[in-house]
Amino acid sequence: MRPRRGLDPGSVWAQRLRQLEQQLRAKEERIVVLETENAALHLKLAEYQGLAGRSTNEVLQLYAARGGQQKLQRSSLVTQLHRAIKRLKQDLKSLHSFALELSKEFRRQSKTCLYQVLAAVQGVQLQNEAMQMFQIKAFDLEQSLQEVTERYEKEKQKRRALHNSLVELRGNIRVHCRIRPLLPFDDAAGHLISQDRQRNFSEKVAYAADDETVLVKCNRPGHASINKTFQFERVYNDSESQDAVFADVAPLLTSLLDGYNVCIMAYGQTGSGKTYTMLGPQVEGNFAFTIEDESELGIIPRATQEVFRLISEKPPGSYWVEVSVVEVYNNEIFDLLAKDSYGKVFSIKRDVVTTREGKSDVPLLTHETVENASEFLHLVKKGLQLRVRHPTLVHAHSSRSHLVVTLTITTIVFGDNFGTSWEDEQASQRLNKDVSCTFPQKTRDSKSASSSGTSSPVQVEATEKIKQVKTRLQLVDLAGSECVGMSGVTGAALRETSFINRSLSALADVLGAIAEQRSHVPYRNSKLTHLLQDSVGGDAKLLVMLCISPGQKYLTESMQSLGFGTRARQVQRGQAKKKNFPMPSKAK
Ligand SMILES: Nc1ncnc2c1ncn2[C@@H]1O[C@H](COP(=O)(O)OP(=O)(O)OP(=O)(O)O)[C@@H](O)[C@H]1O
Repeated sequence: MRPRRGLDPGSVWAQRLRQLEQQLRAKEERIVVLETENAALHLKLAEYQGLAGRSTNEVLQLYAARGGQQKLQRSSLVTQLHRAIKRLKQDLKSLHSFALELSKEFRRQSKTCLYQVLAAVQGVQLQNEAMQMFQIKAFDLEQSLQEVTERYEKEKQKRRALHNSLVELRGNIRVHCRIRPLLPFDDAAGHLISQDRQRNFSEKVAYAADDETVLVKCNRPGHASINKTFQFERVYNDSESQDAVFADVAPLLTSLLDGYNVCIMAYGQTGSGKTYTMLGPQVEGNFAFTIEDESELGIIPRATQEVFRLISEKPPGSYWVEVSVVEVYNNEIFDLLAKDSYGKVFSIKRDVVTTREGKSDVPLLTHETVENASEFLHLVKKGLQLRVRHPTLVHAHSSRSHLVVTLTITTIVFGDNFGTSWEDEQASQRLNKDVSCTFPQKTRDSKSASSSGTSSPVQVEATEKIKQVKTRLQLVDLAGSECVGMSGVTGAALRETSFINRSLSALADVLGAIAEQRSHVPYRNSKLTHLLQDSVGGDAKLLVMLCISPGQKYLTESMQSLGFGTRARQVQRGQAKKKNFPMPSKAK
């Protein structure tokens, strides 16, 4: 350091020295303080070190104490574990022995099962062998059954043919029986029937046991149930179609063209299916007769079609067909094809008379000539619109009259070998009187046989012997017999019912008299029997189509109808008489 100008250098240096001395003293004091602090810190350090030493010992002691405790705990755990293990071992042991037992049992049972399975397998094998043997036997049996069935069918056909021949020879009335299905209205009961009887009403009690046997379960309240059987030429079950019914009727139509009179008559209680069988189903009380629904057509439309088919196979012009439609209502005969002066069809009363030859005849009855089945159906439909029908509790469209549709077939026969029946004679006389050598052209509204003509003119030599032979197909839909209580009719309908029942019992009386070969047959007791006299008692082939309602409700009426059919079968009228025809085909 250099002294500044004007100042004494010695004092500067002295000052400087003092300053330094002061600084030195301060430093020394500071050192002393620091040394003191240092000593104090040392002391504290020593103190803390002592403390740390003690703490370490304590920690060590604590560690040592904890280790002991843990040891203790571990040893008690070990003991517990030991115990548990011991128990487990015991359990294991018992499980093991149980498992051993089980496996032993299992093996024992498996063995038993195995034996059983083996036995079953052997059994099955034996059964299979037996089954195979049975199958072979069954096959053999089936074959023999088929052979027997075929033989049976052949024998049955032979028997039927023989039976038919016998029926022909004895002039028996053939009886076919049709059991209709149960229908919804069978559930409804007449109002006079007690409630507890209504329950079983719809139960079916009449069955076709086979195609010749009717089985009726007669379980009347308070009586033991009895099964009764009735045999007929043919029995139709409730599923048999109109086709099946007609198939058995068709051969009679061949007979018709071969020269036999034929009558097919439906008999049964109200609602049993007579009109359905004879005409077909009614739609709201009208007959459809539509050819589109041919499967439902009844015997009358089918028979007409068949007659015209058979005629179409004959020489043209040699046959012509007339139709008459009458109803017997309240014991009066009504002509349903009569026309008023305007040509409108209306019902007119006619009478039935017995001719000198003992035949029945309805004078002035309208006979319309028809050329085909459609014309015939058109006329019948018109006539049916006039037929009396009323609803009853049993049947909504019940016919209250007997309907008789007659087809008269006139055949022109040339030759010497003529028969001498009354109809033939009359026809012949008419022909010889009216036309000596030419048959007149058919007129549309020709009435009665006297004004009928051939469908085409036939020229014949005046010298040649000509004869008309008439055969008649009568198709009868009888009114239904009925129990007044069940049909619930009153007033005029009750009167109708009593006429219906009386005429049907007159029919039964007539059959009874013929069956017993009584000298007097009471044909004239009713207009119905008088009208049908020639068919029922004469030489016609007569088929009664018995119609049966299958329900319990109609049991009494069904039994009555079956009784009627059985009695009818017993009637022997002598062989049906055939009109003289030049070239007969085989009669059925
Ligand atoms: N075989 C059948 N299959 C189906 N329905 C049938 C059969 N027979 C009858 N019916 C039905 O039963 C009802 C009564 O039949 P239908 O009119 O022919 O009785 P009915 O004996 O002529 O009675 P009624 O004497 O009172 O005139 C009709 O509705 C008819 O369609």
